[in-house]
Amino acid sequence: EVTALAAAHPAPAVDLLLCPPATLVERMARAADGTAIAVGGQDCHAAAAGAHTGDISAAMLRDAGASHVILGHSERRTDHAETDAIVRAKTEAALAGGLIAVVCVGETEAQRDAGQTLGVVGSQLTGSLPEGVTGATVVVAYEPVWAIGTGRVPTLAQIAEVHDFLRAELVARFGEAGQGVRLLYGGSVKPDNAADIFATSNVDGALVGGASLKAADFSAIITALEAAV
Ligand SMILES: O=C(CO)COP(=O)(O)O
Repeated sequence: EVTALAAAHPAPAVDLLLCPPATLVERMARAADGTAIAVGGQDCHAAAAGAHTGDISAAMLRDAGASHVILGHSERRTDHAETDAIVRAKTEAALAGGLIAVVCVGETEAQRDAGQTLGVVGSQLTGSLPEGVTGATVVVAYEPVWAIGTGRVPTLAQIAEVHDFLRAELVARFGEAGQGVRLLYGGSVKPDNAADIFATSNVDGALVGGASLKAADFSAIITALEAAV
């Protein structure tokens, strides 16, 4: 699939990143070597080194061929009780280890229903990002928890509201550097909704789950993004 994807997009107009489970990072990095596809992990430990059996450090990911790591995915926040402080510590470790961090934020359905969406993603953003963030080191992904793997997608107006808010928060805190931080939308992005999502205010790309598992679907989403930039 990696080879097929690389062959379909030999010179993409956008950045392509695949983040497989840890056991596949090295194999995927090998397959992607010499292509336009970058490879990342799905998590790393907050410590640069030490005795943490079962955990993976930023340096280990780098060593396996990764250039990026996803941090603070809602499943990590839920399954492993990762707080904003933990995500921030992991982000610091990733940056210190030479990885680009893809930091995720997003509200639950109950939080959205209670009108708390901007408050929740705002405090996640503030708490999860360290000082000195730039577009070269950090990418932010907005993933409403209720849209992940469900086939449900916020309205474009709802996506724009959150992305405009996140952009304003980034600029307020990091100044001009905050303009350069890419904002990805994630949650049930498919070939048939990708173009509309990519045309939405402050959406710079997507974090794709299910549709990334089929090269043809992922390829169509890449083509939609290329048409939007
Ligand atoms: O966050 C995501 C995967 O981890 C998004 O998943 P889906 O694209 O399948 O909704």
